[in-house]
Amino acid sequence: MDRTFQVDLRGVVDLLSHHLYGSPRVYVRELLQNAADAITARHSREPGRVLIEPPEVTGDGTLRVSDTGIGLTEAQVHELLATIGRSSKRDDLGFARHEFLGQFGIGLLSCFLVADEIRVETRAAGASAVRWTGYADGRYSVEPADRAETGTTVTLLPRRGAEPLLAAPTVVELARLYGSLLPIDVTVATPSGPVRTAEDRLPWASSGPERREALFEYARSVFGFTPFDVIDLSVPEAGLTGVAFVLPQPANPTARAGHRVYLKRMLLSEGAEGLLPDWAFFARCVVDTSELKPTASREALYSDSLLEATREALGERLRGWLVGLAATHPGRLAEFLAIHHVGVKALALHDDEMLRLVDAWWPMETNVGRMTLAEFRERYGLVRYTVKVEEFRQLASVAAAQDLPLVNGGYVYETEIIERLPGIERSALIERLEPSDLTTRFDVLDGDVELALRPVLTEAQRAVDRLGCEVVLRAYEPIALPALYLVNRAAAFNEQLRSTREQVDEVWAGVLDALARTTTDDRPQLVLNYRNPIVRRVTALDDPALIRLAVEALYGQALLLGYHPIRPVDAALLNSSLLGLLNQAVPDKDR
Ligand SMILES: Nc1ncnc2c1ncn2[C@@H]1O[C@H](COP(=O)(O)OP(=O)(O)OP(=O)(O)O)[C@@H](O)[C@H]1O
Repeated sequence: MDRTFQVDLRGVVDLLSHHLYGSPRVYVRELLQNAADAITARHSREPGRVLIEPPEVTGDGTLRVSDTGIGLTEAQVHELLATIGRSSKRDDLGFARHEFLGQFGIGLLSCFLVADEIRVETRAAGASAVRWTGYADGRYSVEPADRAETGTTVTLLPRRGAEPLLAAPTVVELARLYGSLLPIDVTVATPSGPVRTAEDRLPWASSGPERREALFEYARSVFGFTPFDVIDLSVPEAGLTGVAFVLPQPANPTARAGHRVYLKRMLLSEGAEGLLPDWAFFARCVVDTSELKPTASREALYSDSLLEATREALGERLRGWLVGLAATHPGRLAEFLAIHHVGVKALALHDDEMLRLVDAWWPMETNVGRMTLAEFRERYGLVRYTVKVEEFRQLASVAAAQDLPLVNGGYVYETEIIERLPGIERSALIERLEPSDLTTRFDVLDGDVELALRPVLTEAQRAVDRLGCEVVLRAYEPIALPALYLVNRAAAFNEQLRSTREQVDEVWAGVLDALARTTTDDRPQLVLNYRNPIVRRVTALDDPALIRLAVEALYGQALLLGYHPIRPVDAALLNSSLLGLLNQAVPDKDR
């Protein structure tokens, strides 16, 4: 035997309020939407009107929404209002009809979020007026009504506690929020007079010299910022028009910025996601679309292939804007990059066009002044770079003194960008700087001099031996620099292995030892500068204790100057060498 489902309306209302709709405030949207659809369905030459009268105006505690729409016959009332999920806005195959906002057949139920009782008084042209009264517990009744004009009036009897949601100020706010772009006349009657809440024109539909400033003003009112620029958007397949506002301040690329989306001119969401590709974090959009679909809660865009195609088209548009800026307003592009470079660089990791843009327009830090990578290549050919900011700080001036132009690749994504360059520009030569390569540029001392200094060097080596470092004597610029501490990559790796080895258990230590056996035994170098007067004086010393003290101090100073990490053993040495030198420098009067 076939039976029909029984629906417990209270359960359904609970489901809607707690799980579908984000807030009971949506009731205003659903009422406006039904009124707008009814006006559309009437196809009247007269402009449609919606009048909202809150309890302050009706005087009997109810809220009334009247429209000059198509109205309903008694048969339709039974069919449409009393069946959950039934809608007049779908075609025979169940597809949403193009011209209407509604489609699910549940909108009116949202009124039960704020009301115990809903009355619909309606009259279709040529039919008699009826009154449908629905209660939150699932009962309803239908009776003849007294109404002359075609159209519908929905009356809500507030649920206890929901009164503030129906009060005039809230209703004005909500009618503005959801319906400000509706192409119909929406008026809220308030004790201080009627308030028109619909603008009747899309803010971006205007033209003329004031358009840009007007859109900036609009951005201030909806997003609270004065945009860097405004970009017109249009995706005909999605029936979408609108604008993207470029943020005037850096945005966190991982924080999803929501967009303001109108669906057939009714607000869908103030924070819609998925409209732009993730990389386009620097823009926030306001759009109106007729073809993209809402989720049932009508608070987000439904994710389908049309949304995906729209996202791609909008991404293309923003990319085009950026590339166009580079071609026509390079100064503006520079300003844009100064704000959003981190995001653009992130984008350049996967996108060749963005990579070209960064290459040509983003000034990088180098030891010959700030310049773009393209400029650097043009001047010096090879892009030699460091991967860490500290490494750059350490070596920039020494490298400059050896006529080695050097790019700081230490800032976020910059090394990856440099390393991707040869992928788009075959002729681009890049080379990561190996600190120890610098020593090959330093002058080696004469054999005789070197031989004569051998005892001093042996003493010096003894001073820093336990620190795992090798002393080398070379002559180099700048003269003012007495010593340089250079760690090449293999040495840095060994050092890391060693410190990890000390902190792990035996099993892991064994693994690390095995790994250590496969690496070269490169050690960091302390390169003393024979051109430096102090180093000259140190090498002329006879007293082994004093030589050691001086070399220890030079070691400490080179560490500090090079932004190297200071281990406890280094700190102890810095301390003892400083005190030792003080002891030598300050005469002891008692002796
Ligand atoms: N003001 C109105 N004038 C004329 N008909 C209306 C009005 N309000 C509701 N209806 C009728 O009642 C039906 C059900 O309305 P309801 O708001 O529940 O769903 P819907 O608008 O069809 O879809 P959605 O759930 O997407 O809002 C509508 O399809 C429409 O035919």
